[in-house]
Amino acid sequence: MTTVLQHVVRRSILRPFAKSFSSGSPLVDVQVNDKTGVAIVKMGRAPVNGLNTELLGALNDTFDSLEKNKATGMILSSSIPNIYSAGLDISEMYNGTPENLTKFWNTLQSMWINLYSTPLPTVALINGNAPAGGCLLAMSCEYRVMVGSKFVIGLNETQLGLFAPKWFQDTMVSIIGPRQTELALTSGKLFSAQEALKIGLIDELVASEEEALASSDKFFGLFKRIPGYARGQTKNFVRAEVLDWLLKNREHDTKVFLNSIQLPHVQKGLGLYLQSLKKK
Ligand SMILES: CC/C=C\C/C=C\C/C=C\CC/C=C/CC(=O)SCCNC(=O)CCNC(=O)[C@H](O)C(C)(C)COP(=O)(O)OP(=O)(O)OC[C@H]1O[C@@H](n2cnc3c(N)ncnc32)[C@H](O)[C@@H]1OP(=O)(O)O
Repeated sequence: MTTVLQHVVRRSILRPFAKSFSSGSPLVDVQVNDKTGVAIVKMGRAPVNGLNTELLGALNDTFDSLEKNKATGMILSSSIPNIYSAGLDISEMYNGTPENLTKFWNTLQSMWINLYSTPLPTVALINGNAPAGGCLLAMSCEYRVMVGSKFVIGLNETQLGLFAPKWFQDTMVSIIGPRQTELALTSGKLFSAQEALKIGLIDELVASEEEALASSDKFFGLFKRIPGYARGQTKNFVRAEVLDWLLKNREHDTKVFLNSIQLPHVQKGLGLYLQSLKKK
């Protein structure tokens, strides 16, 4: 079922790229530069861009529409100060019915497949904390620019008594390699901006959003003279192994998620974690 918000997002980004515009959606704001065709997609689900089914669906629709409308590139960012995304919305995973959990997980899978495999050049403009699913979003883009040195990024799932699914892990391996991924994931490490830069989890650390946009322009500029098809196919080949695993194992992955997340001790842990976040 299409929600009103998703409809607004879809309708807005179907408008021609004559002008930059905002979708007016509180969840996903899209502005397309009419000169370059680059879209800035900003997540805006208060308070922390928790990735619930609705936001994941809105992102998925946005990625689809940008491709259909021949955007030339995408910058994925946030409109919430100091927050990129707090990752998966824990309330969706706590006490969810099997039907809702399945829908949530399948929407996450679809969004990731779309983002990871888009032929568009993609930049994550990380203007806030990016734990867990927030880190996944950033890692799925081709280039990562963090704004300001006070934020953290990483897959901290083990700290919550969870584990990062294989495709989350493989995405990180493809960026920082198996050794560093194992060290980071087994300890649930959240990297400071400096640490992330040193290890290659982010590509640039800049002081302002203006600088980050300039870095993004420079990145997109790399492809000015490269035929889109050649670029897209190359990206496909480089990403094929990580992507193919999920494409071939979606049902299995969903079962693993459902079985693990519904374990009584996992649910208890999630409940306590949610409480601890609310008590802060
Ligand atoms: C044996 C193994 C068993 C099981 C394995 C099970 C499954 C395996 C398969 C899948 C694994 C599932 C994968 C999960 C990936 C994830 O993404 S999990 C989410 C992890 N995220 C985090 O740990 C981040 C938690 N949040 C924070 O650290 C901070 O909130 C943050 C730094 C982002 C922002 O800080 P701040 O600005 O100070 O805000 P607050 O902390 O005050 O938060 C404001 C309100 O937002 C609520 N909130 C925060 N994060 C979340 C969240 N992820 N989901 C839902 N709600 C969140 C917080 O409670 C506050 O709510 P309030 O306003 O008080 O009501």
